[in-house]
Amino acid sequence: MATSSLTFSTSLPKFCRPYSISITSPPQVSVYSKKLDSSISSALKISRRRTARASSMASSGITTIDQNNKKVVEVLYTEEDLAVSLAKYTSDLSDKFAKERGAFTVVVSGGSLIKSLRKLVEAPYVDSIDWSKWHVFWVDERVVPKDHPDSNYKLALDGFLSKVPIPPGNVYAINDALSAEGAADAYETCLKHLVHTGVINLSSLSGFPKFDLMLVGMGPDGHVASLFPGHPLLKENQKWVAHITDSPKPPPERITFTLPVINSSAYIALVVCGAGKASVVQTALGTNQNSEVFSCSNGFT
Ligand SMILES: O=C(O)[C@H](O)[C@@H](O)[C@H](O)[C@H](O)COP(=O)(O)O
Repeated sequence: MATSSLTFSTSLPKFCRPYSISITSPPQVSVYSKKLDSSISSALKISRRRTARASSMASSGITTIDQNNKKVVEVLYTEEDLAVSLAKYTSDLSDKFAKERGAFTVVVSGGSLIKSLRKLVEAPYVDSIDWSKWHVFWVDERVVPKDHPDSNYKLALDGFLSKVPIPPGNVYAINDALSAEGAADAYETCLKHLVHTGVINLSSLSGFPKFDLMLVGMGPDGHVASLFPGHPLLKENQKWVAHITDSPKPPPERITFTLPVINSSAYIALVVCGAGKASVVQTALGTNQNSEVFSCSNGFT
């Protein structure tokens, strides 16, 4: 049976109907966008300025762009196509930021995203990307030792980071010797230091850090990072990094970027694959206005 992949890169509600039609089982969804904002009532809105390169991400599938050329939803038919598209998208942005500012700050999640990044460690990307410019962060992390099977750091290290020459000092794992609260505070302190030194930009609009690219997955319940549907943490608007000790998805103790930080990013790719996420994508795209149950719906603008 054919699979489909969705790539969203901008405001989505207007596109939801055609995409919901396109998503047959087992759908594979990937979303590329530029920002996630926090307007609680809106359906999943990925506001990302569309670049010329974004339009060419899909090797096969459907691409829809809004009239302002800012929002892109891409539907890809296989996970392989998604991985190819994601590699090109990421590589293009790497080139852009490396040239423009001499650094490329990339945030990753855990989950299936890491597998979908596999094309980056293959030709031509592995040899063409200037890995020395990369600085890697986690949008969320489980509070476990870094060599624990649940560690998002270990997942990324094994599947991606160990295969590319990113300077070890540019990989920002959490301090796994601390409590969840302590690790969140320490990570925020680290981010503030990197803003001070110019590695991470600061958004003049929001006052929150402005990462160059955020690569995030979405759970079948619509969560992004460790921001879960209905959880009070969705409303956090002061902290850059928060902790959670009652995560519905195990393990319960995690740290997570807050929505304002996610939404302040320059570019965001929301990468969603699998039949089990078809309905949440449909809701996030706006067909179901009762979207408050989804954290992605609460946060993406
Ligand atoms: O720490 C985590 O649990 C992950 O960062 C989590 O936010 C993940 O990205 C989503 O649950 C999607 O995961 P899948 O793509 O594996 O469904």
